[in-house]
Amino acid sequence: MADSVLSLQNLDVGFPGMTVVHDLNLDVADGAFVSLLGPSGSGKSTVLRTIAGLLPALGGRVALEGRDITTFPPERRNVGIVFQNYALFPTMTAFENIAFALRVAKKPKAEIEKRVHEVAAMARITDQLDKKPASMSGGQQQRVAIARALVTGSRVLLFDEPLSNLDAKVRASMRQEIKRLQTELGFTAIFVTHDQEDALTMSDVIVVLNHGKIEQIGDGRTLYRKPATPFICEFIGVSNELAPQLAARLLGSEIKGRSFVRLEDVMLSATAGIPARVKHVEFLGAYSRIDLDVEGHALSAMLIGDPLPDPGSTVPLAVRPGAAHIFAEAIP
Ligand SMILES: Nc1ncnc2c1ncn2[C@@H]1O[C@H](COP(=O)(O)OP(=O)(O)OP(=O)(O)O)[C@@H](O)[C@H]1O
Repeated sequence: MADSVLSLQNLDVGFPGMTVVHDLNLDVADGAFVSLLGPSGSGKSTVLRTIAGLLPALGGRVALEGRDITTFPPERRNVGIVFQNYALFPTMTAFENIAFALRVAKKPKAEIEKRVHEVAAMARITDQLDKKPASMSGGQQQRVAIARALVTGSRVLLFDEPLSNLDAKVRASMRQEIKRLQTELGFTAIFVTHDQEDALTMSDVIVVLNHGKIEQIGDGRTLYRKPATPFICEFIGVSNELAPQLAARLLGSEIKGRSFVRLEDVMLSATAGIPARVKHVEFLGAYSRIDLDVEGHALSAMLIGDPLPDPGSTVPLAVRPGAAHIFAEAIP
């Protein structure tokens, strides 16, 4: 593991009289892609804005490359920010957008020219420098926003939900583009999102926040396969929560606590399955969602390919062995 470039130590973030996230500890390796993932209001943006210095920390420390920057103003922190919808200045050309922070810092003209051309070449937008944002594609605008964030020499880039207003297809290609630039240019990324696909597709590490607390930190596969809490199990992927009687029937023994089964782990042609009535079949192209009634309990399954069961028919249902996620906490 590379050395930690950014370190949050016992960090409390929030607003006067209101702590949003308490006692956050996180070490980010140099060159890592880290997502802060969580539902609306979980505190992701507040953490990001505190790292950027746009909000003062309420307690604890922020360290960048070993240096305590907790009380530094934003312009002295050497972190770049890519905002929601990129927030490019519409009346300025790409060149002027990228040069903005250097101009504010009153750098000499020749240095600004040189530096803007360097980062534009890295982001492969040299041919776009004279254009204004409105005449660039979304992908080109994103590259300008990343070049603007890198121009002052920042090696850590903070992304504040940059993809939030894009449709699914464009979003997928923008993700690939961000990931490609991050890998090629080697910067460290802290990416705020409420979208699990953003986090799963791009991140080395995902930090899941809920109600101001870290629920779990891990790579996408670990979060998906070994969720630490019921919240993670329901937030990442799609799961059925099994009622206690159904859990006992399907899992073969009485379960103390809460149990979940992912839709793809519900099998509908098991040799020794429990009869389940097919209520509804939803064809979604690559897969189909089947809603079932099992001894009075609702359960859903996901099937890839054909044949699909007919609504009203009865199918033998079982849970893939070992696939249930069981949490020994009280049922709410
Ligand atoms: N300026 C503010 N003053 C007081 N409270 C705020 C302020 N901005 C946000 N909050 C509160 O802080 C909490 C966390 O908000 P935050 O924006 O960090 O959440 P988030 O996880 O980024 O959500 P979203 O995805 O909706 O932006 C919320 O309860 C919110 O109401």
